[in-house]
Amino acid sequence: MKYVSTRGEAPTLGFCDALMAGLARDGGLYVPKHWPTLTKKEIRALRGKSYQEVAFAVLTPFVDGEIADDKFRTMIDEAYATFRHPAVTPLVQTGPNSFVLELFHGTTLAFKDVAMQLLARLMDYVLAERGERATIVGATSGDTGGAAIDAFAGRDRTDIFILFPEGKVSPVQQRQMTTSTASNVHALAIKGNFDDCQNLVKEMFNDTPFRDGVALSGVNSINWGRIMAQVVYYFTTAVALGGPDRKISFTVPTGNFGDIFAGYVAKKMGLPIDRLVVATNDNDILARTLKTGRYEMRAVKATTSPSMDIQISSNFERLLFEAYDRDASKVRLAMAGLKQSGAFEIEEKALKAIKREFRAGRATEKDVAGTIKSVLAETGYLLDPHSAIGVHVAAKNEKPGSPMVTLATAHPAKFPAAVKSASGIDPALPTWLADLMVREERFDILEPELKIVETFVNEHARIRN
Ligand SMILES: Cc1ncc(COP(=O)(O)O)c(C=O)c1O
Ligand SMILES: N[C@@H](CCOP(=O)(O)O)C(=O)O
Repeated sequence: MKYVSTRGEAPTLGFCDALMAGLARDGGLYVPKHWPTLTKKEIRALRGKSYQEVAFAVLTPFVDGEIADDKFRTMIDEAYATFRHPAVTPLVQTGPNSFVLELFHGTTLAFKDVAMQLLARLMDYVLAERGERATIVGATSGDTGGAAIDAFAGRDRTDIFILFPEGKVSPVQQRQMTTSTASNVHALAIKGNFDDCQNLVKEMFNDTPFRDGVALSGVNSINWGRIMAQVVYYFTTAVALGGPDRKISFTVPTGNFGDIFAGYVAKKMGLPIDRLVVATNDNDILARTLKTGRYEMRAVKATTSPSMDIQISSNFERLLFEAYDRDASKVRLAMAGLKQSGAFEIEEKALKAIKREFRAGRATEKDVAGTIKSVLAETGYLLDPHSAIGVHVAAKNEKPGSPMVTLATAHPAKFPAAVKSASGIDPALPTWLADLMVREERFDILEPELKIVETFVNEHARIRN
């Protein structure tokens, strides 16, 4: 399996190189050259298998023999042994045809752990094989950062630098990033918003001397390895609900478009998915784009679902590439428009292709609080604000007789203030995080300027080529 850039001007790479590259050298995102497929018979054979077994079956075509099967199996087993639920991502029924897929049983209580625990092991393995080290940078609106720090802490082949927007993440999220005692971890509070952090990360990748000088790698969902690992739970869920002999719909709380793009990949691989529904908060750029065909940035609004306070939705580029039948020149044009004027138009044919695959809806702050309250009253189930967005939008997109699964992307205890205000319940952190709020914090505050961040990374990274 080879990987190509969405902008068509970077070298085509194999799995391990695409994994270590993070962002392609032309600023694009890597995607597989073709989608591997599983037959209905092969999908049916996944029924009753463990999460780990399904992961191996679904992910092997992407790795394509670049890592020996036994080594890859061990990585999968170790990654998912960190989860506190035997099913890894359990499914909870909340209505006759409504389900919540709990993706928050990992160490940092968000869906990011699912991919990050595997990604860290894959990267470590590749670096060890090659006798190399890497400098990892990541931007976070709250959850990616904690998950990445947890997964990479103490690994001596990597130094990790996580950029988070100062004052714009929840106190629990902040402490998951700032209380690590590992010397290879650097939490950086950036005076800006998530989009500023993400732009800085992309600019570091586009600065070739810097990129090569510190052997830069990335762990955001711009890295194909992140998307790939998230494809697995669409398969485990669908087969648990009667797939592939029945179509399942999914609603996904969406920000950077990584999680829902993984659903699209599952569909491309042959999983019968009915509706794929994008659920946004007040930062509804994706819902507006699907309606109007114009991707147009607006000022970011702070909401009770801070992890989704995003305007530049990185993985939408992967979808554009698909919708334009993989014509990279059209993607380059759109991305140049975005850079220049903060907007681009999607051609009619491509928009139609996108609308055939996706629906979208938005939840206001009032909807979020109302959903947390009503779901608790009706079912006894406590949602976090991000998952509540999904449940609110899912309800408007359900089809009678057809299962609708909402991805529950975070544990309510990560956002106690919003959850308490909506439900009256103060959700407790699990025992392993019980002392989180009294642990000592360690982080640096930086201006959102490329040179300042690069200087910091250069001074602290233990690699210099
Ligand atoms: C809790 C939570 N829900 C949803 C999202 C959105 O996921 P994606 O960026 O993959 O669209 C994020 C962050 O991205 C998140 O942290
Ligand atoms: N919501 C994310 C934003 C970054 O998304 P990623 O999936 O591209 O890493 C976060 O919590 O940091």
